[in-house]
Amino acid sequence: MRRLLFVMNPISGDIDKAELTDLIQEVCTGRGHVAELFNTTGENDLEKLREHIARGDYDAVFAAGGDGTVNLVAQAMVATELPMGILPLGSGNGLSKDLGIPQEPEQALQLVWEHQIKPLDTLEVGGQFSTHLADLGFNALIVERFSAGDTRGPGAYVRVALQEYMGYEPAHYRIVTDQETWEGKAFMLTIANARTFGSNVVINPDSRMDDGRFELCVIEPFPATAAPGILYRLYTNDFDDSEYTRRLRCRHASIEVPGQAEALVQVDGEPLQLPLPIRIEIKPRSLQVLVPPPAAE
Ligand SMILES: Nc1ncnc2c1ncn2[C@@H]1O[C@H](COP(=O)(O)OP(=O)(O)OP(=O)(O)O)[C@@H](O)[C@H]1O
Repeated sequence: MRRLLFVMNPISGDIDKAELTDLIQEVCTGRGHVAELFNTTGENDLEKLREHIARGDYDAVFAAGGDGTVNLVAQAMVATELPMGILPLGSGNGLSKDLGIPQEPEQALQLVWEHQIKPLDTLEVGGQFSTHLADLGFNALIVERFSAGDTRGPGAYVRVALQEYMGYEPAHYRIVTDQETWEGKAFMLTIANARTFGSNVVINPDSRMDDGRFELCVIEPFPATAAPGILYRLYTNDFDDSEYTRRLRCRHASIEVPGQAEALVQVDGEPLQLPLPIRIEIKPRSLQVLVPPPAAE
């Protein structure tokens, strides 16, 4: 891996980007690599990045940013055979946590010379690219509230979640997969390629990101008295141990909300309005990622 591209989001995280850029250059040059930088602008980044990668003759491309930057870089890489590395700089960094990548950017930089390449499945959710987790319902609403305001951090999430929970009306969903049909009300419905949210909530325990399948994780409406128990299970890897949860494992699926033409969906941390029904397809092993070697995991 000689030529490396680092795709950096200048506005993500609290870290000093000039210092990090210097560190990347110093570390890469010292080890005989050539490091180039691509700064995102927030405008047409996918198109520009695809063209840049096609011209560049790179051996690997690193996403240096939050979940949105990881999604962008992954999307630009799926059609290539190039591996993607991650330097986590966002607030959640969901995919990098799921892959066991160190959360300190300086440590994650070791992936340049110490790594294994792992193939990952990716998803298409209503035509949107997703590597990690997407959902409809309560969490999508909170993510939208967050992106509309300037609140940040776990404390703010809990505050907003409590406010919204009071008047929240769960929608009725109809899910048809290649395996089964499920219909009913759901508090939230997560479309999961991965296991864990950036908040460390384990929504999809014991799942693999390279098995050609994904999971639909349903939390049904529950009385307020059941909330602490559900929350506890979400942090202790016990999603299935509740009478209000169920998971559907499948290769493709379609989600309808009877009587509704569109729905709010969060896809890898970005809130979007998507037309219904939402079709979900998996692209098995379509993305190569750099993860720590087995001994370092
Ligand atoms: N130069 C830029 N100026 C303004 N917005 C940008 C720029 N570059 C990227 N963006 C926007 O930043 C968002 C992605 O941010 P990213 O997820 O990387 O960081 P974050 O939001 O701080 O992290 P997290 O998602 O973990 O909270 C996208 O909406 C993208 O359009």
